[in-house]
Amino acid sequence: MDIKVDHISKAYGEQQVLQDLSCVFPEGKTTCIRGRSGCGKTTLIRLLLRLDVPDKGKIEGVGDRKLSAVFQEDRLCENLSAASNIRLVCTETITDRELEEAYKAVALTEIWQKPVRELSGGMRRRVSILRALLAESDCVIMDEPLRGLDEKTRAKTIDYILKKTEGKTLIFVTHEEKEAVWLKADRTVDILTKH
Ligand SMILES: Nc1ncnc2c1ncn2[C@@H]1O[C@H](COP(=O)(O)OP(=O)(O)OP(=O)(O)O)[C@@H](O)[C@H]1O
Repeated sequence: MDIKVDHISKAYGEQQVLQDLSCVFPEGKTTCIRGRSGCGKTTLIRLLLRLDVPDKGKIEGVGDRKLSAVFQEDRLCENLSAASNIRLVCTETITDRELEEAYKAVALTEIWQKPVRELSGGMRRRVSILRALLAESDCVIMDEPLRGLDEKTRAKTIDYILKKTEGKTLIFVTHEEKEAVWLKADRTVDILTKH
C-alpha cells in the first residue's frame, strides 16, 4: 500500500513548519526527502512514524504496517553490545553468522563484545542502521542515517541498505545529492519553504 500524505500542516506554537504538504511514498519504492535545514524533514518523519499528529490533513498507509527507523540520534542501549541492541528488535533469531555478515557489509569490525558506548560515532551510526535493516519491517524510514561517515563507508553502507530493503518501501532523508543518486531513488519529495 502506498503511503499518502494528504494536505498536512504542522506548527510548533507560532512557527508554521509544514503547510499544506501532499506527497506519496509508493509501495516497494525508494523515496528521498530533501530540503534545507529546518524545513521540516524530521517533523514529517515523526508524523509518518505516528510519533506526532498533524494539525490538519491526514496520512494514509502507515496504520497497520511494520515500520523500522533510523533517527538522527542513535537511540541505542548504551551498555549493551551491538549484537544485543540488534537482537532486541528482531522477532526471529539472528545467528552470529548472519550478524557477522551484516557487520562486514557495512565495514564494522572488532566490535563484537564491546558495549556500544565504547564505539566511535560512525560505528554507532552503522549499528543503528543495521538494527533498522534487520528488524522485521516492510517500510524502513531513515533520517540522515549516513551523517558523519566517510565517503567510502557511505557508499558501502548504501549498497547494504539497498540489498536489505529490496521490495520494501524506503524513505530516506538526505541533504546530499550524491546519496540520492547512489540510492537510485525512484522519486524525491522536496520540502520547500518560503524563506
Ligand atoms: N518539538 C519541537 N518543538 C518546537 N519546535 C520544534 C520541535 N521540533 C522541531 N521544531 C522546529 O521545527 C522546525 C523544523 O524542524 P525539523 O527538525 O523538522 O527540520 P529538518 O528539516 O529536519 O532540519 P535538519 O535538516 O536541520 O535536521 C525547526 O525550526 C525546529 O526548531
